[in-house]
Order: sequence, then C-alpha cells, then structure tokens
Amino acid sequence: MISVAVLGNGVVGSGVCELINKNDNNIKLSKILVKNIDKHKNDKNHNIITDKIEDIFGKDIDIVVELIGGIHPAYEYIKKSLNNKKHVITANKDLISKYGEELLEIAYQNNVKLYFEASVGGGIPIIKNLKNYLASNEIKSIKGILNGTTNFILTKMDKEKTSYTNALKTAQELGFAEADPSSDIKGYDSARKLSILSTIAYEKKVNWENFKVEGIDDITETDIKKANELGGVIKLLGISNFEKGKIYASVRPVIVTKDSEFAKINNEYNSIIVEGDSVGRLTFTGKGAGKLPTATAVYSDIVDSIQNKENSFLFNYEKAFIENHSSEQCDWYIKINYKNSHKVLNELTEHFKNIDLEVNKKTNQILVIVKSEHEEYINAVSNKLLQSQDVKSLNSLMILNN
Ligand SMILES: NC(=O)C1=CN([C@@H]2O[C@H](COP(=O)(O)OP(=O)(O)OC[C@H]3O[C@@H](n4cnc5c(N)ncnc54)[C@H](OP(=O)(O)O)[C@@H]3O)[C@@H](O)[C@H]2O)C=CC1
Ligand SMILES: N[C@@H](CC=O)C(=O)O
Repeated sequence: MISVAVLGNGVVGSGVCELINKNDNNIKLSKILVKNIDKHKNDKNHNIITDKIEDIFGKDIDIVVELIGGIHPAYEYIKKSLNNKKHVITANKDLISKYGEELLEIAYQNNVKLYFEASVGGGIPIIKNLKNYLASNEIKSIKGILNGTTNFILTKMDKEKTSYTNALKTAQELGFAEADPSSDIKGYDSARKLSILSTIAYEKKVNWENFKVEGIDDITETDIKKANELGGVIKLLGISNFEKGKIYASVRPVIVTKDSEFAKINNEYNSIIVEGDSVGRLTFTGKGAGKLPTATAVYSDIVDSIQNKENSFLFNYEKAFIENHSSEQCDWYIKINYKNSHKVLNELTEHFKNIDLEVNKKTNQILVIVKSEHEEYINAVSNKLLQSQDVKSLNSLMILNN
C-alpha cells in the first residue's frame, strides 16, 4: 500500500482526494493538510485533515502531493519532503518556474522524483509528451493558449458580451483563477508555463522574467469588436521559438483569424501547438484548468512515481539568450488614445506605407491596421509615438492566421 499525503484541499487538492478515493486500492490517502481546518469540518475526509505540517512529516508517507500554490510555504514543504526522501508531485508553476532547477537537483541527490505534469495545461498531458514522446525531436516552436481563466474571460466577452469583471468573477467561482487572479490577467501564469515548456523543449534555461509579458487587462469591447470585423478573435498566446541558437519568447494578446486552430479553443480549454523537426506540428488540446481535469494530471504523476518512471529532468541548462522581437512578419492592429489626432495621423502615415485608419473623435481613439510589418519596427514607431506629448496610450496586437 502506497501512502499519500496531500497538501491543500482546495480546487485541485479536493479533486485529487476524490480520484484517489474513487480509484485505487493500492493508494492510501493518509493525511490532508489545510490552512483553516474549520472550513473542512464537513469534508468526508475530515478524520485525516490536519492544519499541522508536523502531522505530515511525522507520518509514514511515501508520496507528498503539494497543492497549496504560491511560493511560501510550498517551497519549504517540498524541499523538506525531498530531503526526507519522499517523491513529490506538484501543480505549482510559480514554484517550478522559479525554483525548478534547485528542487530537481535536491530530488536527484536524494534519489527521489519530483513530478509536475499539472503545472502546465491543467489536464493536458504536455510535459510527459514533450520530455518523453518528443525525445528524438529538436523542438522548433511552442505556441499556446496556456491560461484557462483568461481564455474563459475572452470567450465570454466575445460570444456572450459579458463584461470583463463579471467573466472574471465567474472564472473565480468555477475555480479556474489563481488565488491572486492578477497572475492570470497580467499574463504571468502563462509566462511561467511557457518558461517551463521552453526550458524542457530547448534544453536552455528560459526565464520568463526576461521576455515580453502582456496580459488582457487592456482589452476592451472595442478591441473585441474590431477583431471580429477583421474576421478574428482575441486570444492570449504564449509563443516561443528556437532558431540558430536564439530563443524568442513572449506572452501577449493576439488576434487570431477564424480559420486558425486557436480560434476554436474556448472557455477554460487550453491548446498547445508544438513543432518538432521530425514529427512536424502536434496539437495538444483539453481543459487547462478546473478540479478534475487538473487532478487527472496529478493522479497520473502519482502513478508514475509508484512505477518509479524516469523523469530525468534537472533544468541545469545554460541560460537562454532571449530575443526581444519576433522575426515573424504579420499584420498589426494598433489602438491609440490620442491627445492630438493630427500629429499622430501625420506620424502614422509617415512611418507606415500600408495602413487602414479609423478615427473616433468622441473617444479620442485611432484604430490602425498595419499590413505586413516586423515587430521591431512596430515597437520603434510605438515608442516614438509614446514619447511624444500627442499620445496617451498605445496597444498593439499581432494578427496571426496559424
Ligand atoms: N485551479 C486550477 O484549475 C489549477 C490550479 N493549479 C495549481 O494548483 C495549485 C492549487 O490550486 P487550487 O487548488 O486552485 O488552490 P486553492 O486556493 O483552491 O486551494 C489551496 C489549498 O491550500 C491550502 N493552503 C493554503 N495555504 C496553506 C498553508 N499555508 N498551509 C496549509 N495549507 C494551505 C488551502 O487551505 P484552506 O482550504 O484551509 O484555505 C486550500 O485547501 C496551485 O499551485 C495552482 O496554481 C494548476 C492547474 C489548474
Ligand atoms: N489559473 C490557471 C489554473 C491552471 O493552471 C488557469 O486559469 O489556467
């Protein structure tokens, strides 16, 4: 009998306990750690619930499953568990993207395993596939909708005209959002996931703090309407590619045209397209957040750790050099809140040869479509406009069709 302790009995933790109770006679749920024990007095596992970490470390446990989230005390608990020679399973992307290298090294030194399938893509088996199935391939690019909460919000705003605030509230009620939802909204959660995937795929340390991260907090109904007029929808995409030894990575809202695979990915679903040099394009799609989909990924790691499956990760790669600009040439949608429309229009026509313009004098907004341009040039012109006194704010979105 394998004895499992689950740290955290929230959305994912309670899902894991449910799957353990439902599935396997060889796995015994021995202890559950929570913060506020009163909240759990009606839980059917209440007799094994504790708010004291000593009850976990003092017990004869084989596997510790960390589902508290955040950095502290999750980091200390995982470290101690590994040093006590317990296998550890976590869904914590904050922790893996920050301390993955150190924790994997500690696991290795103690001859135990640290698994983290659920840290990216909720119920989608992406990490195992990237590491094992794609072992023979050089990965050229990763593109994905990596956050369920923001995809849920964008879908509700687009299809049901729900306000941003109400859509976020529903995502929180459904258990998709992080404890601090600004991680989702500002793109940090997607960035952490992209850094984990890119580190595994390119075997280079890809630190998300070194790449461009933009969230959906500036996306308005106007942008959604404009995207629809252009035959597309807005999605928050994580994109990375590896070319000639250099890595480009970013997280940003993008307009994807309706025939793109991503346009059909709605609500809390995630989708990740990986391109390998031998296999070509592979698409992984499924629920990227929520109780039982995420618990499924955690449970699969429990099975792997019982079978002592190899996960020879160490993350001790050399640091990646991150490119700031995508080499891709595409169309762009730029929204400018102006102070002086004449000056801004002059600048725009001077710098861009091929543009469509829409000026709204009531809202003091100029909506611009620029055809076939590189990011580097878009950024240079945007910075110039922003430095002038004529522009209050400016947002630019790539328009992608694949
Ligand atoms: N929700 C999702 O869809 C997904 C979540 N994840 C990740 O899974 C992890 C858990 O997320 P989720 O289940 O949503 O989080 P919740 O907020 O729903 O649950 C957190 C749990 O941890 C407990 N807890 C919090 N702080 C402490 C502490 N200091 N000591 C002991 N227990 C503590 C809470 O106790 P109490 O109940 O008493 O407050 C609660 O039971 C996170 O890393 C998250 O990023 C990954 C993929 C999807
Ligand atoms: N908050 C995250 C949960 C899963 O990782 C998300 O919305 O994707």
